[in-house]
Amino acid sequence: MPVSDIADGRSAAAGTTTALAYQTGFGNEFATEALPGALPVGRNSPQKPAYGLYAELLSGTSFLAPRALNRRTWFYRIRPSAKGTPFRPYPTALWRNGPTEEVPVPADRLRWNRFAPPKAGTDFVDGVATLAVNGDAAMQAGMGVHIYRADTSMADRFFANHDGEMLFVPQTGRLRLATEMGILDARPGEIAVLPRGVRCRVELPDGPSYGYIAENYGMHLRLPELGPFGSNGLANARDFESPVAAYEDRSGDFRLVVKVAGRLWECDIDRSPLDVVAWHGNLAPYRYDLARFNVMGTVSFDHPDPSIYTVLTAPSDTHGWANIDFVIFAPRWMVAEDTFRPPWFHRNVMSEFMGLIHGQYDSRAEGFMPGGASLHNAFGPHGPDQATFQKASDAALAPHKIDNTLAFMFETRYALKPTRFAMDAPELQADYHKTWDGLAARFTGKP
Ligand SMILES: O=C(O)Cc1cc(O)ccc1O
Ligand SMILES: [Fe+2]
Repeated sequence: MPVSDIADGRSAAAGTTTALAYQTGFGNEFATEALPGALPVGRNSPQKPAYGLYAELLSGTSFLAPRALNRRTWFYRIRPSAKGTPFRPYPTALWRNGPTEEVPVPADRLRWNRFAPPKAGTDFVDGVATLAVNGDAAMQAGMGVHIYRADTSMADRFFANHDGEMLFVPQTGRLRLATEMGILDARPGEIAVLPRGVRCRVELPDGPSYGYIAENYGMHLRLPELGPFGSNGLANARDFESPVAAYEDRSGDFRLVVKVAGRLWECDIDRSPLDVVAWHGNLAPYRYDLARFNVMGTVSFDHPDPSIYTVLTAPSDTHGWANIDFVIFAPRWMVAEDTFRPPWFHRNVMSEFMGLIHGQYDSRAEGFMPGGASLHNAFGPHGPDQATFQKASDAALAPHKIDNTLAFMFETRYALKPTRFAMDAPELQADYHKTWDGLAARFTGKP
């Protein structure tokens, strides 16, 4: 896609939207060129690449990672990324990184209202606020849980996160990620993933955007195994979309902000780093429409474990214990017989961060609002609130559709440490524990 189309794509507000083009498939070996013949044939690094482009390799895994896991992409770009100037510290504002323990990790279950809007003129970089962290980015384990609140597109600056892959979950407003690999959009109900280290500009074609981010310090997010489900189901590989090459040849006075070991750094850059004319490889940003998730569930009895709702998983070094599971609670039929249908009361060794995109989550009758959040750290007891418990205990068990709702969970094996921002926020609900207050003993002493 040449630069004129990019400009059209950006003028959505003016009503002249050019549909962005995508290539499909999760982790495919993509090949895309914005100018004919820009991609070398049969080799990666010819002596003189076409159009006078520079060849550059971006590794997403170690060189020796097994073939099935190996991720890398070859860029053919106008200027090599190596051309640059020294960095200076940039205020990290509300970004935090693992390991950080600003406040003692509370033993309490935590819940927040939707966070207040940013101050006017906030772009994505300045609009990120970390709610919780675990692990250690430098050790490539753990995650950051953030919200972002932005009302201004990035214009003359670019961003790259060297610490982690970023999973964007927009709740309000469209996000446009103009990246080195091309441009992709994510609306509420869709997600986007930006690989670690990829340079981008975050734009807001529909105005302010608010949402959640899982920053993954560990191994790449991937599709979960399907096990006995067989060869289809959950998130199907063909529904993931990656952008096509789209370059800008812009010289000027720009800034590049990078996140390195938890801190932001800024340097001057004399051109747009989005100058990749062609690329091939399997390391690429992607997006996915959560409405395409093929929800599985019981057709007999009992409430299954929520692992059946896993869209993407980032494993840790221990099989089965994810660094991050991204799980969604999407519209679905409930048909279980002789069953308490909502989630059970539970105490989970894994830590659960939840957010709500829209509607109402079936396990919480009150207080969990779109744009809000909850954190049930390891072993924090939780489950249906009193109103939900009562309703589900008395419900006639006809088939029932849970509809018009989309909640999600970042589930992680490592306890999440809330930040000072999260604990001092006026949005923190002081009386969350009271949602279970009315669950009195019902013991009768008789069967
Ligand atoms: O706590 C929650 O609401 C998330 C959740 C949902 C579910 O269906 C089973 C377990 C679980 O932790
Ligand atoms: Fe839970």
